[in-house]
Amino acid sequence: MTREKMETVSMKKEAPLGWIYLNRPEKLNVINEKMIDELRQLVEQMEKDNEVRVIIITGNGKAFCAGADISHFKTLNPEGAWLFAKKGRELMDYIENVRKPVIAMINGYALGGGLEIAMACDIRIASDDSQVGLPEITLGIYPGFGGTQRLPRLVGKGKALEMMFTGDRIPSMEAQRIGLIERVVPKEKLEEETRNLAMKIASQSQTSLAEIKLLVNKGTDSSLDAGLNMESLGWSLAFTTEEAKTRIDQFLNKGKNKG
Ligand SMILES: CCCCC/C=C/C(=O)SCCNC(=O)CCNC(=O)[C@H](O)C(C)(C)COP(=O)(O)OP(=O)(O)OC[C@H]1O[C@@H](n2cnc3c(N)ncnc32)[C@H](O)[C@@H]1OP(=O)(O)O
Repeated sequence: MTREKMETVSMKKEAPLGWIYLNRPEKLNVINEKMIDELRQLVEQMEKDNEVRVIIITGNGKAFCAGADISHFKTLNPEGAWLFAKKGRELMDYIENVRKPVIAMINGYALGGGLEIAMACDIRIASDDSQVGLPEITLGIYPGFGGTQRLPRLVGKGKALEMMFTGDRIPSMEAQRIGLIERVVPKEKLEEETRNLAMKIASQSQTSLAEIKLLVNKGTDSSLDAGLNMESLGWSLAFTTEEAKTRIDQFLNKGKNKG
C-alpha cells in the first residue's frame, strides 16, 4: 500500500483501487485553487498507474466537500472568478473523461462545488446521513463548475431547476430516489460497500470499462443514431482484444473442466 499527502488532498494506493481524499477537514474540505491543482495531479497520476483500475474520491472527516471556499470569493474580481471557474470546470471535465471508472464516496455534505465533483464522477455512493445540494443561489451566485449542465442530465430539468432555484439541501435517500445518487448505505458500512463495488468493477475488462464510459458520456450528448454507430464501431474492436478472447474461451471451456 502506498500513501501520499499533499497540502489539500491525500491518496492511498491499495491496488487495484486508488483512493483520493479531499483533505481540509477543519473547513469541510472546501475547494481552493491549490485543491483543484492537487486533485487533478492525483487523478492524472492514478490514470497513468497500471495497477490502479478504479479511482475513488472521498472526503476526510465529516464531509465530502462543502463547496468552493467562500472566504476566497471576497478577493475575486470578475476575471479572477472566470479563471477560478474555468480551472474547476476543466478539472470536472478531466474526471469525467479519465479512462478509468471513478466513484464518488459521499461521506456527509456534498454541496456546491463538492456536489459538482461528485457529479463528474461515474457513480455516487453515499452514507445514509449525507446531504447534497447546490446552494450557490443563497450567496447570490450560481453553480460554476458544471452544475447547471450535469444536474439536469442526471435528474431531469424540473428537479434540477427546483434544487438550484431554492438552494435546498436534500438527504441522500431523496437524492437516490431522483437519480442523483446510485447507492445509499448505512454510514458505518460506507467504506466496505464502496470497496466491494469498486472491486467488482475492477475485476472487469479494463478496455470494456473505458469504452463503456466513453460511449455513455459521448453517446448521451449525441443523436441515438450517432451513438449506436459509435457503439458498433467500438464493439467490433473490443471483440478482437486478447482479454475478450480469453474470457470467452474461459466461459466456453468451463463445462469441460468439470469432473
Ligand atoms: C467562482 C466560481 C465558483 C464555482 C462554483 C462553486 C461554488 C460554491 O461551491 S459556493 C459554496 C457552496 N457551499 C455552501 O454554501 C455551503 C456553506 N457551508 C454551510 O452551509 C455549512 O458550513 C454546512 C451546512 C455545510 C455545515 O454546517 P456546520 O456543520 O454547522 O459546520 P460549520 O458551518 O461550522 O463549518 C465548519 C467550518 O467550515 C467552514 N466552511 C464550511 N463551508 C464553507 C465554504 N463553502 N467556504 C468556506 N468555509 C466553509 C465554516 O466557515 C467553518 O469554519 P470555522 O468557522 O473557521 O470553523
